[in-house]
Amino acid sequence: MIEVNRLTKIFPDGTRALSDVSVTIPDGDFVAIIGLSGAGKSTFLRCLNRLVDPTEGEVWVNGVNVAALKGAELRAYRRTVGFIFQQFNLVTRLTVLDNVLTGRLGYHPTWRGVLGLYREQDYAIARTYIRRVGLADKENTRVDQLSGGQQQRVAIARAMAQEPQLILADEPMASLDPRLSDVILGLLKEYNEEKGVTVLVNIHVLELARRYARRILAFNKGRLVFDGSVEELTPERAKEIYAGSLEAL
Ligand SMILES: Nc1ncnc2c1ncn2[C@@H]1O[C@H](COP(=O)(O)OP(=O)(O)OP(=O)(O)O)[C@@H](O)[C@H]1O
Repeated sequence: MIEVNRLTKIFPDGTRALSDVSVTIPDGDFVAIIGLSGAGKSTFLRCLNRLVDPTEGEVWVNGVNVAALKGAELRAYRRTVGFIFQQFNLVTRLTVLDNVLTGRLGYHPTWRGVLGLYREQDYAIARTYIRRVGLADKENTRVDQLSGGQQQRVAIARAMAQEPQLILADEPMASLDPRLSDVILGLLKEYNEEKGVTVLVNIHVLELARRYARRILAFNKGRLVFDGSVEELTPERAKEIYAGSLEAL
């Protein structure tokens, strides 16, 4: 379970990205986070795995006080959270298999990872997820030879190979052809349903959020302005969330 209590983030330049956000997310949920550009969606996700340090408030994930973690404990926690970035964040000169294997690093002492000494079991797990995202024939291809959509699928396989307790995806379709959105969200949804792993995904296209999520959180100027089921997000509520921008609707 994720419990966020009165989370506030003020960046050093004074920008208030999150204001007093409190929310509880039960295990196994598939949550879409929506809102205009600059609303705080990315900052919220990043506070959950401490890519951003909260200014105030608490973030609890399965009983761990994430905001208080330091050093080795923080690194250990991060390994249990799969994070999927808009820009993939892969090592592009390495192969698909090598990238997905890095998802297994958290299960070994650092020296084994540095030397690339993975176990048979790691290879089996990595290959399972490479197959799952439909890239079995590209296993030994360097990532820089792949299309954007394929690269994002590698990033998803890497996150799954972590066998995480939580997957956070920050606009994973934003730099891809819109037609690929269904592929990316479909993979995350399928994984969520099969493994029961909680998935939080930032989606700026409302229609996609409605189609895939069970629950929707909406941010506006750093505040959580909606928290409810897809059915509860009526057109009137959506208009309030996107006030001033019809483009998103
Ligand atoms: N490192 C930073 N330093 C200062 N301000 C920041 C930093 N990162 C984000 N911000 C600001 O915090 C606010 C929230 O940004 P955030 O990226 O969380 O929004 P978002 O809803 O994810 O928007 P987008 O979809 O455009 O990424 C914005 O005003 C943004 O400019």
